[in-house]
Amino acid sequence: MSDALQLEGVDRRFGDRQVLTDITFAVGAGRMTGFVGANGAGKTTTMRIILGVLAADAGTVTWQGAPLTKEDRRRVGYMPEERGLYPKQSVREQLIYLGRLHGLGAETARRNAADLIERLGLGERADDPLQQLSLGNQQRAQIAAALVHEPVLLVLDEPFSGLDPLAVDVVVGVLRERTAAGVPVLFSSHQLDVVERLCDDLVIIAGGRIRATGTRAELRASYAEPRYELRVDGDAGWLRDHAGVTLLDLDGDRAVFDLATGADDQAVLREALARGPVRSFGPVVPSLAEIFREVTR
Ligand SMILES: Nc1ncnc2c1ncn2[C@@H]1O[C@H](COP(=O)(O)OP(=O)(O)OP(=O)(O)O)[C@@H](O)[C@H]1O
Repeated sequence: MSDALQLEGVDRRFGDRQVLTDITFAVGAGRMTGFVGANGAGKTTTMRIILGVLAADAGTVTWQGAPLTKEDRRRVGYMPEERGLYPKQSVREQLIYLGRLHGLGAETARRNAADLIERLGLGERADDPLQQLSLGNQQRAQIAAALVHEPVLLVLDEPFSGLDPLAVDVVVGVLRERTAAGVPVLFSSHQLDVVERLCDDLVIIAGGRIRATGTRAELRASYAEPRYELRVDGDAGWLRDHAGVTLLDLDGDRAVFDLATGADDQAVLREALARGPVRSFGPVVPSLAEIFREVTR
């Protein structure tokens, strides 16, 4: 993976409060990277430092191996936590204006604005003042604003908050077009189910420190114990007495359990079959929510 954006040893304090400590992670070209953490973990502060809105006390932010310059930052698509569009102006006018501000020609700005309006399903409302749009549509407009100038890097603070599942899919479709073209996307979220579905890579932050980074599969492999799920006809309570089994969850005919190292999962299956029909048996993949709980504990 070629790392397009790299943070190395970034620290930041507010007064005597250390808010970020040794923040180090990378966002690869064409990777959708979810930046996950609880409220106050330090996501917004980190993103502001990437954008240069806020200075780091220590550490570096590099883009393609060189310190991120003011000129590079003009080519970043940023969706700030404090959404930045004018309530009284129409979506289309603002998108064209922002495109022009970032150096696009008039025709390109108009075309990009029209494309995004269409792709994000804002067609019918594009010429209404932003404040007359529903909150979900305002959010789509904010996303369009981050994309209109053909950014080479996207940094999005909670882009999916307030969107219904259908709108999430629409926005993801648009972002996926950008990652397919090699654009790295860093987005923050505390909606773990959304992150789990969408991102290629994950960066987990808690208390201003990075707790884990990697692909979804890597995190699953390194942070969660292997466990099994068994579904049978009848009661699975007998598992309690099976050698090497630690029962984690039993709900009548469904059980989730850990197996001691060296214990034979097929022996469990054989015993289950000897007792009656087995409906399903296999390792269960831990959810991101479980991993998140584990690494931020
Ligand atoms: N300008 C500031 N002055 C003082 N403290 C601040 C400032 N900005 C952020 N903080 C503190 O830094 C910590 C990290 O905040 P930050 O907004 O980066 O977290 P976050 O992960 O984005 O949280 P959320 O999901 O709630 O937006 C918090 O404790 C916050 O109160």
